[in-house]
Amino acid sequence: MVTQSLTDPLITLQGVTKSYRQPNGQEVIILEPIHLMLRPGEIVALLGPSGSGKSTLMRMIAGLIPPTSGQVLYHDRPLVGLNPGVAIVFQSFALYPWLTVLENVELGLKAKGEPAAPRRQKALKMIDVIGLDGFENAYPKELSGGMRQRVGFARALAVEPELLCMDEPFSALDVLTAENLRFELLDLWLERRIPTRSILIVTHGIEEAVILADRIVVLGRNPGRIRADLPVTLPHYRDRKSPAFQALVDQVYKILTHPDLQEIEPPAPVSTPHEPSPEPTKYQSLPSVRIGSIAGFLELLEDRQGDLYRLAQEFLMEVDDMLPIVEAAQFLDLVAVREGDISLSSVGQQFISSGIDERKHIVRTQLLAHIRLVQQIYRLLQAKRDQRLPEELILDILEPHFTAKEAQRQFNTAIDWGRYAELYSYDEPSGEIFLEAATTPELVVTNP
Ligand SMILES: Nc1ncnc2c1ncn2[C@@H]1O[C@H](COP(=O)(O)OP(=O)(O)OP(=O)(O)O)[C@@H](O)[C@H]1O
Repeated sequence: MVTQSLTDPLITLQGVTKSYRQPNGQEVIILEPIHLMLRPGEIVALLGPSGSGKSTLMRMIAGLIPPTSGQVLYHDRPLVGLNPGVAIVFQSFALYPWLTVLENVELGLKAKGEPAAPRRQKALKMIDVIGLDGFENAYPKELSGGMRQRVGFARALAVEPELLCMDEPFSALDVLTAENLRFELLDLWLERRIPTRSILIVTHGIEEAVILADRIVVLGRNPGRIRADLPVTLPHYRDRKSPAFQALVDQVYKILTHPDLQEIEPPAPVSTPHEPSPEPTKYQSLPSVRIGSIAGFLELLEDRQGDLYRLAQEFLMEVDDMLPIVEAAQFLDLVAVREGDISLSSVGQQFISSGIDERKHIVRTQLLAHIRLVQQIYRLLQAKRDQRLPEELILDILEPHFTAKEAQRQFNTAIDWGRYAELYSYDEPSGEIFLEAATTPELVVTNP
């Protein structure tokens, strides 16, 4: 029998990459080479903006999808197929509506070939541990969201996974239910009442990560990569109001709101040859945010400035809702973010004190100065005799750099922003972009 020391890694990612081939044959890189170790005894939070590859990374660890290159090791052995040591809790609960709670919890054990009697016994024990006692014969539709997710937890834990993977497990629940369940899970983990040696949680919530995790791994996007690997040494249970807690939340905020910031404490590479990094993409990844919401956000900032984290709390906004707006405003140089503090730039000040025409003019100038895709569309339109472009041309230009879905999103954003600024228009039925006759601003290109 192989004896495992406590510090031997459960999972090792050695230069793991993921790319997908587009229908047009082009390859889009989702994750750059990732080096990461998960050890027994730790809760690791994977945090990052939408599309940074958090779920993809988790699915590769679980063996649900293979890496494009590099290796996933489980107890130092290359993983082939499904990872036998992993169970997953999904955001959407993923329960079978026609099965009872007990039958749903038994499912994972059944898939592992566990005979009926011990299967039932293990499922009932986990139902008890997870607080579902008395609901064994209920059907999912008879349960609240929180109770349904308990079934998700019980089903994953019943197979006694070495690594419990959770993909945004609390985000479909209301705030109070999520908080209760989070702390109950933490209780179970700290009291060692659940048979799992390590937990990996994918989340958008900075506070959730700081409350639960022993390590926070921050991913960046386009392509996905590890930007920071931060240890959390605060003792449990953590006080959200303590200066140390707030300082860590601020630090993570700072990393997330500065996509260009250099990697912080990059993880130690694992000793295997790995592929050279792919060329950096030349397009910014534009957040799907309308100019109207940037304008509304800037107006909110007029009388306030300061800590992003506290502003989000004041506006009752989720991180994932606020960060794209901040990012878009940063791209347009309308705000400045330093050390987690946000303030209006001089252009932002001018924007909020202007009327609609002047605002359009400001956005036009900022787009042409800073946004590569808008510059390109505008330049191509000017170069055409009929000043019209088919959308396919822009999508084809984008698709080597983004997935087809993301390319479409980037296109939609660039159209939306350009339309607001009256730089160009878009005719949906024909799929044509065309120059607004009246506008011929100077194209001032600075490096984005
Ligand atoms: N099967 C697939 N084919 C093509 N592209 C894919 C596929 N699966 C994921 N992607 C793309 O990979 C990128 C990363 O997706 P992933 O779901 O891992 O990100 P994420 O960080 O978990 O995002 P979110 O926070 O929004 O869930 C996205 O751009 C997504 O569109």
